[in-house]
Amino acid sequence: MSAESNKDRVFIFDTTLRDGEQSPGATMTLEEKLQVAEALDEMGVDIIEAGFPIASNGDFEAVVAVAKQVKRATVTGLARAITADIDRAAEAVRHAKKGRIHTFVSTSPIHLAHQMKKTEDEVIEIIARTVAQARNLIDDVEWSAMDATRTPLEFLKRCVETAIKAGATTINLPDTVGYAVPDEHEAMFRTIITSVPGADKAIFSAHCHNDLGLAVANSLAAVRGGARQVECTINGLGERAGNAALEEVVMALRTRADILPYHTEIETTHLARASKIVSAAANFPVQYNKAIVGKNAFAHESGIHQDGMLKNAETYEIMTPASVGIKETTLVMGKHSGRAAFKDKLKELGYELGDNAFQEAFVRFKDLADRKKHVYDADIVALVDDEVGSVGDRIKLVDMEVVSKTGGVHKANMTLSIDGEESSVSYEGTGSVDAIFNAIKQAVGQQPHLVLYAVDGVTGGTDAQASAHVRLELNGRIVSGNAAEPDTLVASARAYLNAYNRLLIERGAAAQGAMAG
Ligand SMILES: CC(=O)SCCNC(=O)CCNC(=O)[C@H](O)C(C)(C)COP(=O)(O)OP(=O)(O)OC[C@H]1O[C@@H](n2cnc3c(N)ncnc32)[C@H](O)[C@@H]1OP(=O)(O)O
Ligand SMILES: CC(C)C(=O)C(=O)O
Ligand SMILES: [Mg+2]
Repeated sequence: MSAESNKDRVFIFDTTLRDGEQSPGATMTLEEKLQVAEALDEMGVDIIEAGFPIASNGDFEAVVAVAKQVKRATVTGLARAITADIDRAAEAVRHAKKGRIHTFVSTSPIHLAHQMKKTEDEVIEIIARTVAQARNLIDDVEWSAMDATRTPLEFLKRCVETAIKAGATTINLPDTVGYAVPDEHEAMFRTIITSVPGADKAIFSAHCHNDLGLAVANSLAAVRGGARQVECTINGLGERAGNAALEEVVMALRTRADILPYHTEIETTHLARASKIVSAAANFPVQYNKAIVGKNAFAHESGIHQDGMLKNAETYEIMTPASVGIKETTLVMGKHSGRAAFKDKLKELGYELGDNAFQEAFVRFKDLADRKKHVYDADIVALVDDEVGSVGDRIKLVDMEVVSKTGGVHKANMTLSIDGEESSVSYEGTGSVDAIFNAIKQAVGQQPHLVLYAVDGVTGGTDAQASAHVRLELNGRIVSGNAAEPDTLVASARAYLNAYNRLLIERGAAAQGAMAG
């Protein structure tokens, strides 16, 4: 790597196992932490913050185990500005090939007055003492100014200068409460980096929280202001509204290299897998529309977008799904889909329809999508099979109404089109389906024997299409009919008519005579 490109290298510090685990409910077992650490290490994360060793024996053991397992990354443990914390962190990270102590203290007036109950001078003394202690234990020491973004700049400069003099190799300026906005954040980094004596000896780091939804934007602004380490978590997990999402920071730097000319060493094709591992380990679902790794990040439902995608994926995607480890773009079939996507879906499902059949199938698909939340491939298969199977039908369902009362009457009022002429009929039965079948028989004037009647759900859920199957026998001839519809009774009527139509085709001229009668 050239000196020039090294200057523009952004180190990725992942704190999923520490700040991420501070998400309420996101606690991970040792096994799960090791799995996450392995994924992070394989992905090329530069520093893994594995925990807060003084917090509990479990946390200490986890940092030790991660330190022993990790092959490439630096492993760090968090420590307050307290001697015992720093000793405990050192004890844990010394098991790593490359270990770091990360120590922090509050610097903002509100924290000093209410949490730490310390004066500025006392904090300066604490920084000098604790950073020196850490540096005596290990060469790689990160110091963080908790609540840096609400700290007056002049005091922050004093703190940073003190930490660097005491031996800190990385200076982190966290936006602990997610208060910063990008321009101001960039300016804060630029001012500190250009004005603090000795700043060139340290790497500056951003650690942004998402309370205003600005964590990623602020992290990128910090990089523009001179930061060369970004602290982030997979899926944006973290305290309260979370930390900057690693996958978003990395992909923003990669995708907008034109205006953000910096690079990371992250193997981006691992991002989707890491997201799944963390989501499962922390038992924390990823929102569907989450950038980069959400279920919908590469899914398109609207016809205009789908049409564009089929012509050239760059029309609606700024990165390829493969670049983040997602197999492929999905064109979701729904009420906003158009003919281009429907045709493509039919091709994928192995159908080639003529123009008329295609138009009719498309109209039925739109109608189904209007009524059904999810249109699955199985729905489309059922719909097209039904459409293809009913081409040329002489008897068609125009309208039906079924009245059904517990312990009372079951009546079907039906309008059918028979050879293009509409005919209405009402008939009762022992149940709704019986009433429907009786009404059809009455309208058509034939009395086939019902050999089989069955209904299945095409997919799961109460809004699933019903797939109805009917087998009829007349004068020794047996025919079958199928139909799929969201309404079970309509599906049953159409399956019966489908079989009836086949009976008529097979019976040829004889049937025509019977119908006329
Ligand atoms: C912004 C961040 O994410 S900071 C990291 C937050 N993460 C965590 O707190 C998770 C792990 N924490 C824990 O397990 C516990 O809080 C422990 C073990 C660290 C401390 O537990 P306790 O000794 O019971 O203290 P408790 O949590 O009640 O209060 C925190 C104490 O640390 C002090 N403190 C907080 N930050 C620092 C610091 N950077 N340096 C020195 N002292 C600090 C507080 O002032 C308070 O001290 P006090 O008890 O004298 O008032
Ligand atoms: C401990 C520090 C780095 C932190 O998590 C924060 O300030 O948000
Ligand atoms: Mg934090």
